[in-house]
Amino acid sequence: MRRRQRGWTQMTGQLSLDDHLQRYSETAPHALAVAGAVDAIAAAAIEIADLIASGDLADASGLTTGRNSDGDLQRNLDVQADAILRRCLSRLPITALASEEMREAQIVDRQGRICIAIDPLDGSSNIDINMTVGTIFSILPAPDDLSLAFHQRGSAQLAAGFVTYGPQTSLVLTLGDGVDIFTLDRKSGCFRLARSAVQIPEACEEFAVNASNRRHWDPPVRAFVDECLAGVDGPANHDFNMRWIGSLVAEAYRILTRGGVFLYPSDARPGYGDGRLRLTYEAHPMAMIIEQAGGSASTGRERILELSAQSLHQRVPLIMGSSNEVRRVEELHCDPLLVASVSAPLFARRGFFRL
Ligand SMILES: O=P(O)(O)OC[C@H]1O[C@](O)(COP(=O)(O)O)[C@@H](O)[C@@H]1O
Ligand SMILES: [Mg+2]
Ligand SMILES: [Mg+2]
Repeated sequence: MRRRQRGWTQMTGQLSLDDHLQRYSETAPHALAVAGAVDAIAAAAIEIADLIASGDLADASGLTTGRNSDGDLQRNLDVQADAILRRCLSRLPITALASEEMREAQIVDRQGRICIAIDPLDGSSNIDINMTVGTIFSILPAPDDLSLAFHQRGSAQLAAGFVTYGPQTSLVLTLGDGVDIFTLDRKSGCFRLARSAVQIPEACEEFAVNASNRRHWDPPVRAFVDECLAGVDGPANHDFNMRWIGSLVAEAYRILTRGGVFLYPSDARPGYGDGRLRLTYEAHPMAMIIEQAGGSASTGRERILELSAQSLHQRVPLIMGSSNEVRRVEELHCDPLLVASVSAPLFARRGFFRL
C-alpha cells in the first residue's frame, strides 16, 4: 500500500476538504468525478447534521409507513437523509446510485464514470437516544455492463467514507491512499482536516460485539469472545475492555482512533445466517477504510474486499479492526481443535495451548 510522507501530514492542520479534493482531482481520469461526489456527499452531510441537531429526535426517529428492501421499518430520518443525499448527488454525472432505502439501483447517467452506494443513515435505532449516527458511502468505477455496477469486488472501490453525526460531525475518507478525517467547522461551514494518514494499531485491547446474541453464535466466534473475556487468564494473555454502541459508524470511528476489533458475525437467529450488515454499502466501504488504515476486515473466512455481492442488499458477517485480532478470529474459523482448546477452561488458563 502506498503511504504518504509524514512531512506532508504534519503541514496540513487546517487543510480544507475542498483543497484536499482539488489536489486529488488532478491525479487520475476518474478522480474529478470522485472528488465531485465526495464534495456533494459532504454538502448533504452538513444538511443532515443540521436536521438532526435542530429537530425533535422523537419525531426524527418516528416510523414512516414504509419498510426498506431489507424489511427494516424506515424511520423519518432514514427517508429524509436518503432524499437529501439523492438531491445533492443528482447534480452530478453519476452512472448508477444504490441506497439502503431503495429496492433497486437507479441508472442515472450512462455517460458517467462512477457508481455510488450509500447507507444514508447508519445506526438509526440510536436517533431518539441522541447517540451518534452516520452516513456511509462507497464509490466504484462504472463498468461497461451496467447490470454489474454493484456486483464488483470491494477491491474495485475508488473511494469510500463515512460521516458521523455525533458531538462533532466528522467525515472519514479514503481515496485509495490512506485515511483522513475531516471535522465540520460550523462557523465556516466547511470540513477541515483533523487527522491524516490514520493508522490502526496491530494489537488492541478493546472489542465490540452485541453480546446478547452469544447463544446464537458459531463456536469460533464464541471462542474468540471467550478469549477476550478471559483476559490475562486466557490465551490472549492480556485484558480487554468492551464497547457496543449499536452504530457501525461510531464503532469504526473508535477503532480508527484508538484501535479495537468489531464483530457482527452470522448467527443462528432466523434471517441472521449472514449477519446483519450489508455488503455493498456497509461492509465494503468499511473494509476499504479499515485496510487503508492498516487494519483488516474479514467474514472470519474471507477477506471482505475479495467479495462481490450477488444481490444489492446482501448481508455479510463483518469482523474488522486491528489485524492481530481479525487474524485470530480467522484462525479460530479454520481450526476446530483450536476452538476446542479455548473452550477447555483448564487448559486455557494453564496456557497449555497458548500460541
Ligand atoms: O441492533 P443490533 O442487532 O445490535 O445491530 C446494530 C447494527 O445495525 C446497524 O444499525 C445497521 O445499520 P442501519 O441502521 O443502517 O440499518 C449498524 O449501525 C449497527 O452496527
Ligand atoms: Mg447501516
Ligand atoms: Mg441505514
